[in-house]
Amino acid sequence: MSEVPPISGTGMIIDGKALASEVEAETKVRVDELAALGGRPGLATIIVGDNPASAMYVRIKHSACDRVGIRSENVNLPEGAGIDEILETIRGLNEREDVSGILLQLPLPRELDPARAMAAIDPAKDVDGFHPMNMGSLLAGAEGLVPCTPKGIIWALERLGVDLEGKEAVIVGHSNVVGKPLAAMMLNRNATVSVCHVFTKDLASHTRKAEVLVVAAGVPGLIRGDMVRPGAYVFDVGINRVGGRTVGDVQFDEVIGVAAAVTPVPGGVGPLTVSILMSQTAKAAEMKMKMKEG
Ligand SMILES: Nc1nc2c(c(=O)[nH]1)N[C@@H](CN(C=O)c1ccc(C(=O)N[C@@H](CCC(=O)O)C(=O)O)cc1)CN2
Repeated sequence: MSEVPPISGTGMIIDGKALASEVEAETKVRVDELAALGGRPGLATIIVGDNPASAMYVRIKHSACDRVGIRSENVNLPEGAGIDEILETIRGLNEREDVSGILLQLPLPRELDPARAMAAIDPAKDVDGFHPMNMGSLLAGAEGLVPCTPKGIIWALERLGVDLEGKEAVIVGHSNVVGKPLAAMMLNRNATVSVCHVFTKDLASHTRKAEVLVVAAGVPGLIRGDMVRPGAYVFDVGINRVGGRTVGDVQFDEVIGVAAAVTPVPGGVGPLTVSILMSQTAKAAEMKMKMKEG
């Protein structure tokens, strides 16, 4: 298992792969325990259409399942699949004893309503934490199954010894996948949270205040060095293809000289997200086993 060095001074690269290995190692122990009790976790993923990025992310998730001992399968629905076909697939997976987690890969083709599909997943199998019941619990301060990227960022902050209480946290991007649930998780830990988005005026005036800055805007290189507070912890959630390369939303070369620590792209938040998905799939299986035990 790789060790993550403690923070000292500025310019630390947060090694998402090393952190993910730690989460996976912890998860594997739990999965082995569940398997020994006859309840090996199973993850079912659903992809609709033929988005190559989605296919790649789902492949990455299945490889992680193999590493930690989670049984996994994928259902690939055709590009033209309607909402009824998706709902029927989800209902079938909801019923299955050997499926502890269900994940509908996003984005869906434009004409389909992701909220309707997410709401059909059994909340106890909702390993992405997007079901309205799980989102509601998160807002109310009870973190059961929660969205994986925000959870990965919180986990990394804890692992790095950063206490969010009283900290200025700024999130750029207000999506349901990252910005909104992360804001709730940070509020649950008593940070002062600002959420910026495409309509925010003078973005830099907000980002310069941030002791913890999370950028999930989908705009390559949006955050420049002069937009970052010295000593900040910066998490780059962006994954953008530019000229055949994968780059984030943060100008890494500039920000690394200002911040205490920055996640790279690739090799930062992405691997963490996947490792948390493994942990949540184990959690769903543990919850089910507890229910059975009464
Ligand atoms: N149902 C969901 N859909 C989507 C989610 C999600 O959490 N649940 N998040 C994103 C995509 N995503 C997970 O699905 C994801 C993105 C990136 C990575 C990753 O490991 N990326 C690598 C780089 C790979 C590359 O070169 O592009 C890295 O950052 O090192 C994993 C998962 C949208 N959809």
